[in-house]
Amino acid sequence: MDGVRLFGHIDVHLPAGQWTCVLGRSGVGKSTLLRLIAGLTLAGEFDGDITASDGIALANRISVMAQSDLLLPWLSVLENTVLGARLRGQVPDFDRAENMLIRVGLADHMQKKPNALSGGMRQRTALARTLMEDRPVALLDEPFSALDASTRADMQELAAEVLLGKTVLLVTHDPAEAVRLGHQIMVLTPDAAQPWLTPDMPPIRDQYAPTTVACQAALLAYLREVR
Ligand SMILES: Nc1ncnc2c1ncn2[C@@H]1O[C@H](COP(=O)(O)OP(=O)(O)OP(=O)(O)O)[C@@H](O)[C@H]1O
Repeated sequence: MDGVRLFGHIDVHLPAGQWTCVLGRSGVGKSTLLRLIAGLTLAGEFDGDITASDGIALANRISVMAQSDLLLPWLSVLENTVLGARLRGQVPDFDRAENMLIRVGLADHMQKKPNALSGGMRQRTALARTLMEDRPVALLDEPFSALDASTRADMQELAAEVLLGKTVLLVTHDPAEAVRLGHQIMVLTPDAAQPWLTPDMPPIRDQYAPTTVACQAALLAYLREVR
């Protein structure tokens, strides 16, 4: 990237139908990794392969929620939520979109334009738009970062429910979120994508269970250590 090597040889496997949570210090390349998998344009060069275990191309099988919400300012919340279908020339499913907006707590804001929303409301609109896409692979870049703690917990549960059985890559800065949601956790460093052992119980994990708390604490300590 700009003549600087971002990371060396890394090997990342996303198990089908499971959530993989990726953490790592700011600027290490988490969003870049997500963009690579999504097939989005990069500022730099990439030398490697991105393949699916079924051998079928990933294009058109991925939904992406970027760090910036990418809401179109001239469309309402509802219209933004059905944007994917519109762009594909399909008839939007407004009933499902309205139901999704109710689920993300925006029942009273569907006709508003994005500039009339708070940051957290914009992020929930983008989440609703992503969850509308019924794709086998979902790539989520800090999708809950602007939310208060209780809304965040609700949205994590909604995403886990709607994306059940999908292959999910979640980029997050929050060890508690990773331990709550991840079947697999990876810590990205310039040299490796380091697997981090998750508690035995499956996600969504009880945040207050002693094994979950211990895993979060150890992960946070490790994140503070690695460079
Ligand atoms: N468009 C760009 N042009 C040049 N360099 C870029 C560009 N986008 C990202 N970079 C650089 O690539 C590196 C990795 O960026 P990336 O956004 O992938 O990191 P990140 O781990 O997701 O960070 P954060 O946790 O802060 O979101 C950074 O050093 C950044 O400066």
